[in-house]
Amino acid sequence: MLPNLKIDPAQLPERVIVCGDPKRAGRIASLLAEHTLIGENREYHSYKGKWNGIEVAVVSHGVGSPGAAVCFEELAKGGVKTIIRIGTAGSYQKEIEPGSLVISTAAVRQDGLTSQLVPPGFPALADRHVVNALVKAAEERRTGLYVAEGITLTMDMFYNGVVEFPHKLYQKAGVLAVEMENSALFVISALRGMKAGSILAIDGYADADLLETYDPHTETTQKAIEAEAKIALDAVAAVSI
Ligand SMILES: O=P(O)(O)O[C@H]1O[C@H](CO)[C@@H](O)[C@H]1O
Ligand SMILES: O=c1cc[nH]c(=O)[nH]1
Repeated sequence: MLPNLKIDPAQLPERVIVCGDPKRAGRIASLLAEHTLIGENREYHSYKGKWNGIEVAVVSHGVGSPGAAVCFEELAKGGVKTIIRIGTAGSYQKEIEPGSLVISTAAVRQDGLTSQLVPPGFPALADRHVVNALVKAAEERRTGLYVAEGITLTMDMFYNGVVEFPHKLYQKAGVLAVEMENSALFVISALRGMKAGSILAIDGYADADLLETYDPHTETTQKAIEAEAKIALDAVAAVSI
């Protein structure tokens, strides 16, 4: 039994979708044929079922890299080979408006967790086969949503403190969007031999004061989340493992 996920590894498919919110995991699982709950502990709610005839699990990882890392490590220990995170993110670029989708090719490691796992220069990269599968699935679904592909940033802080975060520098450097778990996913997947990728629904602007502006419950964001879930399911089922 995986101790934090409380999943019997024999029940765990090799292909997994992960997302932060346990309720969102339940909603995505309800899209699968023959879906069943395979584990429920803390923020980790896990389901399995079939998408296009292929066995897939959907597992929630909670908010932030440390808790999500526990999830990713246990999925690797349970024999998972391919893992795609679907999430929400704040945009850094004007043309990437709320309701857009971002496919992450790599993550800036502005989290605290990965520096306790690997040296500073170690990259946090998505697997190119998973990125290609996500791009292809997004094209084929013709959602009409704006889809961007590139570098995202992972950080631990959600609401501002008194330290000024260098948002402007990262914007200038062309980073597309900000979220809180991709770097942990990409580094742990590299260490444990999993192929990982991530697609994000934009819910606002990351350099704004989130205490004033943050609202992930708009119809625009919910539509993007629904689209990214189907794109990620197509991709995770299609990629060769
Ligand atoms: O939509 P999810 O997967 O939860 O991701 C984003 O939303 C959470 C913050 O509200 C953080 O976990 C961030 O990474
Ligand atoms: O981490 C996150 C998630 C959504 N929106 C943001 O601005 N940041």
